[in-house]
Amino acid sequence: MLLQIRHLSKDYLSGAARTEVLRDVSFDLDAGETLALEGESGSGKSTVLHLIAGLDSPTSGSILLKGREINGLPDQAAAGMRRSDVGVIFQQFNLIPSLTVGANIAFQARLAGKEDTAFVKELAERIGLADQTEKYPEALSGGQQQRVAIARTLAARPALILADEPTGNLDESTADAVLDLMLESAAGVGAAVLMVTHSARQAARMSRRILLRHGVVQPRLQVPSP
Ligand SMILES: Nc1ncnc2c1ncn2[C@@H]1O[C@H](COP(=O)(O)OP(=O)(O)OP(=O)(O)O)[C@@H](O)[C@H]1O
Repeated sequence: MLLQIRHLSKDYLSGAARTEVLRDVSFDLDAGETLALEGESGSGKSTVLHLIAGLDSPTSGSILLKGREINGLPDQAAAGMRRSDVGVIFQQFNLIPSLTVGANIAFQARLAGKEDTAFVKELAERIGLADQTEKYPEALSGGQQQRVAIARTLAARPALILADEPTGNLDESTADAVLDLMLESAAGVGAAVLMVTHSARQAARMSRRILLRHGVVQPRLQVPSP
């Protein structure tokens, strides 16, 4: 099992007030699987991703990556595991404006010590930007920038991609094309995808779906057959 989330809870304290954002969230994700995390605004979707990505720590519960607990590991050890196994794609593309498209694609792989020039070139081709690698991100459209962000994540060959509304800034047809690319490319490198989305249409493209309501995983309602 690639990822095991067990009894994850998260509270935020502000003065004397305590807000329970996640309560006893548990789910698994297998290698190469794709899972949509759905729910209304404020239901805790991004918080789940942030905890897995190590951007925040849970109040209780455990996060096992490849069978190893990463919550509670010394920061450096957990960061090392995440760097080699986890890639993140956000709604904001977060490209580095002073680096060319090619250097942006190579950036994360270099940080993870997995730089591979031939693979970067192959990814640039796969995202349809092979002839634009010397340009800077500002010269690209939003859809193209998100393609670069996807290629940058894939270049480090992560086992797990965490995607938070990755197509939220794009119009519907561009969003569909970018999602296709993300899923095809993830399958190409055998990466699993955990994607937060508001879009039921996009969620339907994933192999499994989980619904969060007020920080609690909901049992799926079965639609009766006609
Ligand atoms: N740092 C924080 N301090 C206090 N409360 C927070 C913090 N971060 C998130 N929250 C609260 O936690 C709840 C869940 O937020 P989260 O961003 O996970 O929801 P979401 O389902 O991803 O929403 P959206 O779809 O709008 O992005 C919200 O009520 C939010 O106000």
